Amino acid sequence: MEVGGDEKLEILLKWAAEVGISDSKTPPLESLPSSLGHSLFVSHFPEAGGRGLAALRDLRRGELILSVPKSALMTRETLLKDETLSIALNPHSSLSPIQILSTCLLYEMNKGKSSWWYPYLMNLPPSYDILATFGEFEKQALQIDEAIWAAEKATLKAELHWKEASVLMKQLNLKPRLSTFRAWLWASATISSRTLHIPWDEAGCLCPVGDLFNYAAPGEEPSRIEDLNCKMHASSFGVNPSVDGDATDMLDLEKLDSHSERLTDGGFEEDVAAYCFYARRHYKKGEQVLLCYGSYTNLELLEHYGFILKENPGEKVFIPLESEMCSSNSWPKESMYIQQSGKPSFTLLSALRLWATRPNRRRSVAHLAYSGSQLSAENEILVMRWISKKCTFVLKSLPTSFDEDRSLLSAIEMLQDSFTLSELSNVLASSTNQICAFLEANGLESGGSGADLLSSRKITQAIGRWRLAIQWRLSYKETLIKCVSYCSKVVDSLNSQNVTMQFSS
Ligand SMILES: C[S@@+](CC[C@H](N)C(=O)[O-])C[C@H]1O[C@@H](n2cnc3c(N)ncnc32)[C@H](O)[C@@H]1O
Repeated sequence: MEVGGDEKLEILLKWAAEVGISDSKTPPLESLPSSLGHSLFVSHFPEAGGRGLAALRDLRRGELILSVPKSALMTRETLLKDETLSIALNPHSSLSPIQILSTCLLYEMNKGKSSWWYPYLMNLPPSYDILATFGEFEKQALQIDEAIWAAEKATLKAELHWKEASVLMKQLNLKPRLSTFRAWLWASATISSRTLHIPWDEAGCLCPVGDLFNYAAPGEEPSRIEDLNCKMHASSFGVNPSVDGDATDMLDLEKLDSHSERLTDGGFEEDVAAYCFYARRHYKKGEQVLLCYGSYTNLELLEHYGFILKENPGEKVFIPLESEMCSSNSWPKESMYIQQSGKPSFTLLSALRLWATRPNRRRSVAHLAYSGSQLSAENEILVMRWISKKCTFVLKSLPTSFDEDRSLLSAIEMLQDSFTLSELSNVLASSTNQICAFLEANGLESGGSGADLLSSRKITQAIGRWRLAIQWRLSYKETLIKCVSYCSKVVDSLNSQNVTMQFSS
């Protein structure tokens, strides 16, 4: 008989206690069914990551809230204690550490109930929404070339890795359903979205219970130093460190060197041989306890974790730049972007200010541009107008507008929330072309059976991914719209200062 979700979780928590996973240095005080006893309990946060960990009591910043002994971590080293696996792997030295860990994970799944990690494995999500899992329709729904390309690359890479590992998987005699590309995508998504950094293996480790923490972007804590620390350690999920080239951050990182305070929210500690998690801020009883996995743009979050944040301090929107804009300065191209607030990054402004200066004058004003100063009102207006024009051009070149996307998103949300056939029929009756295109792409005409539509897990997943693609492009477009408005405010303000100066002189 199939074990229910709550029951599975109870089995996991019981097993966790047995193998020494603990949220306390003292014996458990309470015994809620989904409680770990002292600091945390498993709960559901529909708006912030789904299943996650909540504070069982008020937690103080810096407090140890969870420790997972090395012996409970799933690493290549622990998995390769299986002799059959270890021998089979010998002739496959060309496989990467992540390919090996993915194969080991599938091999462990293949053991079913006889796996030592079975209570953990049975609680892993059955599917993921990372970019590599997007079908053609969802990829195209991203609309922006950079994102479509990232999705295509992610799928191609996963496919290549799967093909390369398939000889080994065959040798291991995996069940047919665990040797498929779908199973490979599942394993690589598990690793991409749930592994923690460990110093001795670049593939990272899977950390039972510790991988139930959902994500908070850096910058949500009281201390700026914490943000940077979070970025530097990319401590947690995500052996995918995001390199940020912004000048302000570079300066801050230098300042950080003088701070000795240990501020990470998670890391492997050699002296206690355990992965330890600390509260990164104060939490009230019942609040979700979050972990910073590093700083990511929404596209990177989608690629590695399968979600995006409405408010993401790490968001970067790139617009096409002319080659001279990049060659007239020494900033890395990745640092020239628009922030989610609509403000151009420090380096984008600096680069464009130099570019908008006559070539023979650039040398003499370079020091001002590099320090982030405006060069002149005319120069600033030129820069703002150029950025605004570019953003408007990008927005107009996309197949749908921001408003259209917003309505479509509402329709999709209704589609997802349609529990009865008549509700669903209403949504389908008012379908936009895009909903029809979605139904067609998934082999379902709008006249088909609504019940079938919603009961199919495949379609539910496709709707979820399509919604993510639309949320991503909406967020992208919103940033460009905010940027146009930011630029026009700066231009208006400079023009009015100019007028005032003319009157007063
Ligand atoms: C390490 S797991 C966290 C636990 C996970 N929610 C679970 O049920 O197992 C990371 C995954 O949680 C989800 N997640 C984490 N933080 C999130 C957030 N702030 N918003 C939406 N989804 C989030 C994403 O699906 C991500 O890939």
